[in-house]
Amino acid sequence: MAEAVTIDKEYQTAPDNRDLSHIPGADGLPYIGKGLKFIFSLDTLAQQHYDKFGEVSRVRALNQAWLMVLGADNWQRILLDREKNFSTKKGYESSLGDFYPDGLLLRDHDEHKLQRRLLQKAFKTQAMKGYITQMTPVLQRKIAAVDVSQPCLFGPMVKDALLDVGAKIFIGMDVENDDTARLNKAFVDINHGLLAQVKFDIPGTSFGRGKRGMRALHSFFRDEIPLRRKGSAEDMFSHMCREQQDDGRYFDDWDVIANAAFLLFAAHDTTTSTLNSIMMYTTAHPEWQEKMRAEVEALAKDELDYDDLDKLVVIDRVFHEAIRLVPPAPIGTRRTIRECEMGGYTIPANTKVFIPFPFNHRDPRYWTEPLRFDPDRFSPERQEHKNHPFCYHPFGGGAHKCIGMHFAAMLVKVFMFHFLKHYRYRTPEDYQPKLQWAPLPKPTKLPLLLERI
Ligand code: HEM
Repeated sequence: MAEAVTIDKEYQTAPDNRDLSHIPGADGLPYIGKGLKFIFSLDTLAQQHYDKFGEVSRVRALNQAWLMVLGADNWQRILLDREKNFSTKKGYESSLGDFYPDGLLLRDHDEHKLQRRLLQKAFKTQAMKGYITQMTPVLQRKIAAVDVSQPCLFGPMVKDALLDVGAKIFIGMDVENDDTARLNKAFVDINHGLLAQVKFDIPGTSFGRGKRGMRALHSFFRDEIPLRRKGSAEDMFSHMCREQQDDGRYFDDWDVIANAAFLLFAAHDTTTSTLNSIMMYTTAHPEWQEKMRAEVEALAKDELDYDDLDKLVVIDRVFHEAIRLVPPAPIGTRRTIRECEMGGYTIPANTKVFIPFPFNHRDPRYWTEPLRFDPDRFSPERQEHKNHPFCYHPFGGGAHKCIGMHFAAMLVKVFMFHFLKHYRYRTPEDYQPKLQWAPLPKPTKLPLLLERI
């Protein structure tokens, strides 16, 4: 049996280690370091570090020293973390802590295990069957309403559609309702606030607007908790309100609030990014658009049932190939709890570690022609994603593995099913997609010319 590892919580208040001078690497420009490369060329930054320094190197961004770790073996060690050397909470606190305090990624070890239970019922098959029924009319309405007389900017369109899906499925709100619009705005303000470099909670700044949005969202959740506990609504938030601990007590209100807010965040931009990437690749490779449409037509149905999802094997392969090339959460972060070894180097305690997902997803040791869009690499005959347990990890792995991965696949399939039924799509002749990696990856603009079917 594995020996239990005792963890002294002092690591939670210790400052970051800023000295990685014994590890080879590149510091970049004063203050911003390699920050711009994180945003615009994360994939090449990782490759350059690998070519020059190997799998473990030092990098600076926004005055912070990071250990960049590449390679499926190293990732396996960090994500599974059998020795409890890494804190996820301290990895994400500086980026998410101001707006998503106590979200699930900001909890470690036993505390994390308990909090994850709060969410589990919301992702059981029974609940998922309810969500597909609820999301279908929302998506059908949004997709049918697209104006085809001019190029449709896909990014804003899909973001708006998924905000409405979120309001319905996550919070149980009616879509055409003033409160929904108010909550959607609060949520958008929070996510703008997350990106602010000047962090003063004062009116008129994006940080201040974000904080106001956060307070509004929290107070909405707080007021609703007693009502949801008495009711039997089937949205995710209501499931979480009714979840109980082993002794039959409900979880604390704050735990429900913190987890509900974080769930909205974790779900929204990632699925928006995924659909953007699918569109980017299937406009560049129209044969895959036709293969997906043929599959949709072969089902000969107007709406998808939960049991139909497994029949959409082509859309499934396109989904995985799009998020292999452009992982929607492209960077994972951790902080070391104690001194440990990585890639032959001694890594001091409290060192921030970052893992650029695109590197393993494009590593030629595991993938044939890794830069090529080739969904069939996920076919049962090829299964390239199984060449190493951690060469493909868009949803992470270990204790913090994405709890919403099946929901994400379902949402993408339902969206694509209805979009393909309604429209044939392409980009203007002169359109050249340009990928931006941060805050979450997406092609800039992505105008679609739509032809109604
Ligand atoms: C394609 C879409 C998505 C991708 C690529 C994605 C990716 C990820 C990744 C990589 C992590 C782990 C991060 C780490 O360990 O550092 C994660 C965690 C998480 N995701 Fe997702 N996600 C997606 C969609 C969703 C959706 C739709 C939901 C909710 C409905 C969701 C909820 C969560 C939550 C709550 C966590 C934290 C889990 C924990 O700490 O135990 N995600 N996701």
